[in-house]
Amino acid sequence: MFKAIFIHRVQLLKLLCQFHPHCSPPLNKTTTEQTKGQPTKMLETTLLLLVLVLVCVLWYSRGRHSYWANKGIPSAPTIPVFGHMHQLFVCKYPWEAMDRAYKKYGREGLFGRYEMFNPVLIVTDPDILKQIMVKDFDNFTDRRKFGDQPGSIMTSMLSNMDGEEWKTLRSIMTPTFSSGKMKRMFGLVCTNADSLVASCLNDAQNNLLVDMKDKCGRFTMDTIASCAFGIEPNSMTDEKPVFAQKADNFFSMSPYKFARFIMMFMLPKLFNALGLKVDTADIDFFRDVVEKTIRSRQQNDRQRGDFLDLMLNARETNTEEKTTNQDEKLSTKSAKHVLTDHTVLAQCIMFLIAGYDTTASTLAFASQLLARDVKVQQQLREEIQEMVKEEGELTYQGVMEAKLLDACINETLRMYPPGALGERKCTRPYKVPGTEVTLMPGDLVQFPIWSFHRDPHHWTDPETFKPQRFLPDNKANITPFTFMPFGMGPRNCIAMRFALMEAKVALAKLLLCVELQVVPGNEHIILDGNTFLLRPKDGQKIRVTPIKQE
Ligand code: HEM
Repeated sequence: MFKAIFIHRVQLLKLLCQFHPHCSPPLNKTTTEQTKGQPTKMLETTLLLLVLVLVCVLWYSRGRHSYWANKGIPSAPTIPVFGHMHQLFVCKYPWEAMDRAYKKYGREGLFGRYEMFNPVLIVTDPDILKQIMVKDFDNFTDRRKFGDQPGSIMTSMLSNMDGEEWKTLRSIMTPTFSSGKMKRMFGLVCTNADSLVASCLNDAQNNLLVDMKDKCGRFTMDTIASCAFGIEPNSMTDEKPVFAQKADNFFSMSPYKFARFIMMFMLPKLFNALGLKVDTADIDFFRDVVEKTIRSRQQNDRQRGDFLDLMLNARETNTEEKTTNQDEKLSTKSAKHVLTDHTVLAQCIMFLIAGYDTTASTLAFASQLLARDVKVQQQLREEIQEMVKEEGELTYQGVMEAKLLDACINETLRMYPPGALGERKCTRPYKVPGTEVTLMPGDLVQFPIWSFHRDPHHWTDPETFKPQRFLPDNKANITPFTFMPFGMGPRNCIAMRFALMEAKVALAKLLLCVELQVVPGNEHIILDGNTFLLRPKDGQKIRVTPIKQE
């Protein structure tokens, strides 16, 4: 093969020389005759070149795709270059190929996959997962960047940050959802949930089916906007709720957007080389909104104690630290992690977007599951009615302590976890416990949330909605690290408590006022296959009927 490469290189050199002004011989009769045979020669050389490139790529691909076999880790057969990535285009859902591999190799504890040439380790042993996500977290603080364009909003979001920078920002943002702050937000969440119920009742009066994904999307947008920024988008009453629509656009994927997304995620260098931008027009919309809100907050000088205040105050502290330190003897940590206007902006936009889809889908799935299970729906209603009877109204404590309500939301998240797959990036050499595998910095580790949640080895009858598995008496039967809709460890979902409170309040308020019913022909939950997030395809239509108040 090397001989072939060498011969080919000589021919290529000759070909190039013919086009180079200093190498080309003067054009005379003899050379004109000589060039007559050149097109065939050129074609031959081009073909040779192509064959050569192909051979090299196949050779390289074969080497890369033996990475796991060389370490004794099983892996499904690959196809050259693509590894397992072609499956994304042939499977109905992006997580389906992973799930098939999980069913085949899941019991091994670890298996390998290839994203083109990139090896990825899939962890299916809950004990190893615990080790990676919690005990040895310092070796896995990062995840892959979702778009890597310095200066862009997407790249500056907390979810995309690495190492120390992530740690500092996360600790600044964490108090947003402290118990005290959550209690203060409870009233706002209730007000927005009342609007959700009123809107559903209005549809019921007009004999309309209710698209729960659309309704709950409006609710979650209004809730996060009012709780975190004091903005009131009024999505529930607006015919064209622009905030919710922009956020929905961000998550809805045409085949083109899906392909673009995959390139941004898996081939960021190519994505950047093609001049594509990670920040879409929807991001620009939110940028304008947040910039205006920050300006107005600064002009009015009024504190609400919300997420925006938290970010602005943290920035002030950092700026002061920076300017008062004349001799530049700032600790590298604080100097490196100064919150800029741009970073603040990026976190605000992230909250508006992240706060929208996941909770809205959860509520839409829960409504459909409860509409199908009339018995559980009635039991849940009775639990909430009892609570209201005792306390006089829906209270923060009551909602957070309601056992069946908690179980129903958890079971919904088990069956339909909005994030189907989790990921960490290795940051220091790491020997996987109990194996001979050593991961190197940059290696990716994934945990298949969807597959864990549907594994009959961990859950009896996993395809059936059985909230009782999450009731206190049964919780001990759940194997740790097999249920993780919000991820796990120090880098789990920062807003988990808020999202749960929001979903519980909305569901409780709905069940107090309406009965959820399945629409004939719409019994099944159809998932959108064009996105990595689990969301109902074309909304989730149900019928609601007002409950006669005693
Ligand atoms: C039912 C609702 C939600 C679900 C199921 C969910 C799920 C997740 C998951 C699986 C992760 C990755 C965790 C990991 O890698 O271990 C995550 C991260 C994150 N979520 Fe959520 N989420 C929800 C709601 C929200 C809301 C309402 C917000 C914001 C208001 C939010 C903001 C974030 C952020 C900022 C991160 C990145 C955290 C970091 O990298 O430090 N999420 N979420």
